[in-house]
Amino acid sequence: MDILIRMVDVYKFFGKQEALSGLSFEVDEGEIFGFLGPSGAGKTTTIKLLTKQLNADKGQISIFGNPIALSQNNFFDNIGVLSDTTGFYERLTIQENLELFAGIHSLTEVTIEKILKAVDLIDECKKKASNLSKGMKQRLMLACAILHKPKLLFLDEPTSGLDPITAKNIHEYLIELNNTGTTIFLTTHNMEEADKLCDRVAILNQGKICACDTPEKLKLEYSNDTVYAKAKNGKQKIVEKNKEGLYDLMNWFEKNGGILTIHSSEPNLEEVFLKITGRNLY
Ligand SMILES: Nc1ncnc2c1ncn2[C@@H]1O[C@H](COP(=O)(O)OP(=O)(O)OP(=O)(O)O)[C@@H](O)[C@H]1O
Repeated sequence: MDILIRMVDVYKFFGKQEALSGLSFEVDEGEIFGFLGPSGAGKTTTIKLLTKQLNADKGQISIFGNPIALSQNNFFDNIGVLSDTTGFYERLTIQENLELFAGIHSLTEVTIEKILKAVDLIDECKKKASNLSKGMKQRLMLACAILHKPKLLFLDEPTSGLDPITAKNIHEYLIELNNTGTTIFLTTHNMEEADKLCDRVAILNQGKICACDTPEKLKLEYSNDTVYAKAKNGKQKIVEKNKEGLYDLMNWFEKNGGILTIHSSEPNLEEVFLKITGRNLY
């Protein structure tokens, strides 16, 4: 498997402010890679460096196996970007916007129709972009970013502010896109989204990666593993999920009339995030 993104000891300064402080990570071809971090951690700055909107002050960045500075003219044919600065033409309709983007990438109308269905904008396609709701605009930006089936897709908060059904539709489409070969780099504040979509996640804090692994492994490593028990006499007890805790629990049940209910806490990424960064996500 090829490495599509490699960052080694990357620094980015805005004046005296150090936005990235020795950032290093890799993303393999075929992955959905989640980039998580509190506000101001450096997520958008990282996407900007990886999409040539900014240059690093120090360190190495490679995309598709080559230093980003040496990337060819077709660089933008192979990537798609969704960010809060991604543009479309407000005066054009949805259909016209997509035709314009398709023209740039020499795509056919069939592709446009497929994308419109995928982002659930087919019925609105004659509406002017300026008259769309926030959720529709977000879906139009996504459509523009994925229209040319990029090898590598950057999504900065793809479902932020969207209703759960729209978010779910977008998740399903992203999984389909990933299954057909698109590697996805995504930032999100939504831990459920990260857990559901990502093969691996990196947790960024103050411009540095603090942890990087599969959601499963991170949850196992950092979550509190506790067991909640209720005895037949109504008493309740919480113990650590380890040999001593479970032994203690068995004795406790014997003294309290036996087991009524027993369940273990579900580890989640939010807990992992708090433990690693000591900060809230927002
Ligand atoms: N153009 C800029 N000029 C000055 N400072 C900047 C600029 N862009 C980003 N920064 C600073 O760099 C740091 C990282 O910003 P960045 O936008 O990458 O964070 P983020 O993790 O994407 O945050 P959020 O989740 O709020 O979008 C912040 O302290 C921010 O104020």
